[in-house]
Amino acid sequence: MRIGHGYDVHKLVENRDLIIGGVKIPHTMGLLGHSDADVLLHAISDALLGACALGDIGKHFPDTDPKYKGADSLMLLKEVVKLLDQNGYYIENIDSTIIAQAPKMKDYILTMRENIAKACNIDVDRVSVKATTEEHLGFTGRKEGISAHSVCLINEKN
Ligand SMILES: Nc1ccn([C@@H]2O[C@H](COP(=O)(O)O)[C@@H](O)[C@H]2O)c(=O)n1
Ligand SMILES: C[C@@]1(CO)OP(=O)(O)OP(=O)(O)OC[C@H]1O
Repeated sequence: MRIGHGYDVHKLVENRDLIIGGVKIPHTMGLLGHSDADVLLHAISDALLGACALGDIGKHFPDTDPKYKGADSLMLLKEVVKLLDQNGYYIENIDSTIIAQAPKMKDYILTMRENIAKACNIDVDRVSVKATTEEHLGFTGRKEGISAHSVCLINEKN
């Protein structure tokens, strides 16, 4: 059994969609990035890659590659899951936390978990997504950006 950790941050800007956990969330601002900037899926992808010491998403999907401009991060996560499978691992569970002063995530959490579970080929009860504000402190508290943490456990097949 191996453990992995991932962390990501994206800046909140105007005229961008806010996509978190594969869900388009109605909001006045969205996250800036080369891809769709899905901060939660990036943290989860990094946790999974970290668990098998395969580097990070920047290594596998460089932000200098036009191929990934506007990329759907659910597709990137599916690629990461394929890599895990090719390296002889399966996912036991994923836990994660979104840090956002606004908007409220609670109405979207179940759909995020379902999207992640589907991309990872695991049951939804093996995927946890939580959210917290940062009590108006720091860059997340000032609504300048949104961050996410994720941990996962993976296991060897056989
Ligand atoms: N963006 C967020 C932040 C929080 N929540 C939910 O509200 C609860 C209370 O948040 P605090 O930061 O005040 O502890 C939290 O436990 C979440 O259930 C949310 O949905 N979206
Ligand atoms: C996901 C990638 C893929 O283009 O782009 P961004 O959306 O900028 O995301 P980031 O978390 O900064 O890093 C990984 C990138 O390579």
